[in-house]
Amino acid sequence: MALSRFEYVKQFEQEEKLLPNSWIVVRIDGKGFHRFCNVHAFNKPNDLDALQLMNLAGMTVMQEFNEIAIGYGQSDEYSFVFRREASVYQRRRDKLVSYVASLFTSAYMFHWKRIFDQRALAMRYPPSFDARAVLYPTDENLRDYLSWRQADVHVNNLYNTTFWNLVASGLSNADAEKRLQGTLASDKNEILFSQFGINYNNEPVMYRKGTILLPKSVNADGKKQRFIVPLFEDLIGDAFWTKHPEVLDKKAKTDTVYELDEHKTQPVILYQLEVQDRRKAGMSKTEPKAKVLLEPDSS
Ligand SMILES: Nc1nc2c(ncn2[C@@H]2O[C@H](COP(=O)(O)OP(=O)(O)OP(=O)(O)O)[C@@H](O)[C@H]2O)c(=O)[nH]1
Ligand SMILES: [Mg+2]
Ligand SMILES: [Mg+2]
Repeated sequence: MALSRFEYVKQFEQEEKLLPNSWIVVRIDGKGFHRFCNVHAFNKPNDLDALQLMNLAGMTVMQEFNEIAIGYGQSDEYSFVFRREASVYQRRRDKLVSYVASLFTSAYMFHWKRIFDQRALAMRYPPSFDARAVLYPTDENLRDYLSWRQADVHVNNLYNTTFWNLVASGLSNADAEKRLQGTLASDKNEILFSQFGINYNNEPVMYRKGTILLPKSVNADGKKQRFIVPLFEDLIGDAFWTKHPEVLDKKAKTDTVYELDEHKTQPVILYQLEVQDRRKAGMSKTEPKAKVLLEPDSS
């Protein structure tokens, strides 16, 4: 049968291209994660393993696209910032957004077991993530976007930390909520300090600031290699942008070489897991670490 009779339907497909020369932020967010976290009994308000799993999934996305300048994750969301000049899929919106969401989701499933094995925590139902692409025309817009997300985690985490401490001290959820109604940040800091002896600034930095992912040079196995490195820093102030100029300007020089064991547990966790897996499988330590390297080494 002639194909041409049906081929006209192809014209119904609309292809939206993302505006050239603007930053593309693809943000994924867990669907109904309030419920998902409850069903899986994640620790409240922060579950270290669950957040690590988000970070691993984020790293997997970063490894797949070399045009991502920076990744930023907190709670059940991750933002991936594609460079202004990124030509990924000729900037086709549907293709990019759906691929990032599906890769993130499958990576979340893929890494689940290795993270939650020691807790014997089985996945009870499949998680899903939505995704959107937002364009930011100026560097300032982009910085403000990332600042907005980091301010968001600060506000939520301060509230949640105070709320769950009140509940742990015997208040009902409703009473804790009432107690916090209309309070300012300073009031919450004060409650934490005077009632629970907690200095909020000493709470784990990943909970307070979220996780930044950047491609960096790392000393590993006696040579410099490219890794996706998790950083826990303030990105609202100028210091971050001076310290990591390559985020906004691809050509900017950065000679900082990170050490593999600089941050014992967080970073490059995937690398360590890969090494463990290879040992278990009786493979040599020099097997290519393709999962972790931006440019898989050829050894
Ligand atoms: N216990 C626990 N819950 C978490 C953690 N991180 C995120 N969450 C939950 O995930 C929710 C994320 O918020 P939202 O994305 O606004 O809400 P959602 O339920 O995912 O709903 P939609 O995104 O609209 O589908 C939080 O409100 C928490 O309930 C965690 O580390 N521990
Ligand atoms: Mg969500
Ligand atoms: Mg969310």
